[in-house]
Amino acid sequence: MVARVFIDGEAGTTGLQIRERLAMRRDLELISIPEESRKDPAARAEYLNTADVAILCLPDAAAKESVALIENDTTRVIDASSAHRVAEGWAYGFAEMDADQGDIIAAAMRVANPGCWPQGLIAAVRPLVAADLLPADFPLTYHGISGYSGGGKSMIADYELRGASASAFAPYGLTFNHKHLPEMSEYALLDATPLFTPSVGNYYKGMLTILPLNLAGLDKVPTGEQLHDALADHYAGCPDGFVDVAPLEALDRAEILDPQALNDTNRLRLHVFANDARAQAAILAVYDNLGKGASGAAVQNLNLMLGVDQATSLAA
Ligand SMILES: NC(=O)C1=CN([C@@H]2O[C@H](COP(=O)(O)OP(=O)(O)OC[C@H]3O[C@@H](n4cnc5c(N)ncnc54)[C@H](OP(=O)(O)O)[C@@H]3O)[C@@H](O)[C@H]2O)C=CC1
Ligand SMILES: CC(=O)N[C@@H](CCC(=O)OP(=O)(O)O)C(=O)O
Repeated sequence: MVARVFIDGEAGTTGLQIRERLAMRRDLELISIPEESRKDPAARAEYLNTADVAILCLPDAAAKESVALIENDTTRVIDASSAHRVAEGWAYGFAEMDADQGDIIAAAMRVANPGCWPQGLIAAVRPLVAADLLPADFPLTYHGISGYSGGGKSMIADYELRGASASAFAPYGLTFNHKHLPEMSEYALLDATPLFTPSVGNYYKGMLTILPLNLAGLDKVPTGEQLHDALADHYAGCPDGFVDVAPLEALDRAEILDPQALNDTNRLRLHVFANDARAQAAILAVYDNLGKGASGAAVQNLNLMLGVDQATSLAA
């Protein structure tokens, strides 16, 4: 059966990328709404109710509206927005988070695609909390840089207008109320809210996140090797290899860690650095905010839901 896929918001940054990733697929029929009706709820309702899978690439309010417009019990949904990531009845679309998460996504009618920033944190922290190497109330700080496409069409237009005069490094979220915090705590298995300081760089896409770990106060201080091996073991069990862990290395200057290194892929790579004598470590993640951070993950989830081998998809 050829599955009918509707991308609601296909003219946006994430929607366009998903379209490109699916363009060569012969196992899918992409149904596309005419440009003049793409914001008309009645027209969207028709497409949403005709689709086997609807992928929502919209602001949160419009994504909620799309879900409300679905009147049948057959259209399955992947929502790229943050509207449903901690909502009841939605599967969280980070397949590598647990051994059975891929099966949960495969069986779900409603899948919330994970946020770009949360993935770097959840990928690093969840397996460590699950393995009792970090306590759930650990006071985490989390930092990182993202390309400006993370802010969608309006931020892209703003950076492209300012060109080289835009700040190379612009911290934001400094009221510590970023919309991703509930999702981070919930799926990283944390009782405490991380202190999160994101930033935007003057380049299009690609992320590098940093999770510094000051381990000295813990009853049982894990070594760098223990942290590394717990993560490596966890991700070795993931079937498609989209998340991997670099070898434990001693690097004084991690200039090889380019935020853009995994652009145009659906991959996320973790790097563990540690100084055991100081009981200090840091876990870094590199990935494409529009790849594993959004469109790549959406295609991965679509493949899981349709039972399609990931290797046949361009997203791999
Ligand atoms: N960019 C990224 O790196 C990531 C984005 N996301 C999430 O994906 C979603 C889309 O983000 P992104 O692609 O960056 O955003 P964009 O602003 O680039 O695109 C959003 C699209 O939605 C359209 N739109 C807005 N309101 C409506 C409506 N009522 N009905 C139909 N279409 C509408 C916009 O129209 P118009 O073209 O007229 O503006 C635009 O084309 C967001 O929820 C975001 O949080 C998730 C992870 C990463
Ligand atoms: C650089 C930048 O502005 N990034 C956005 C996150 C990207 C995004 O909207 O993704 P989610 O769907 O995961 O929210 C932000 O921090 O709000």
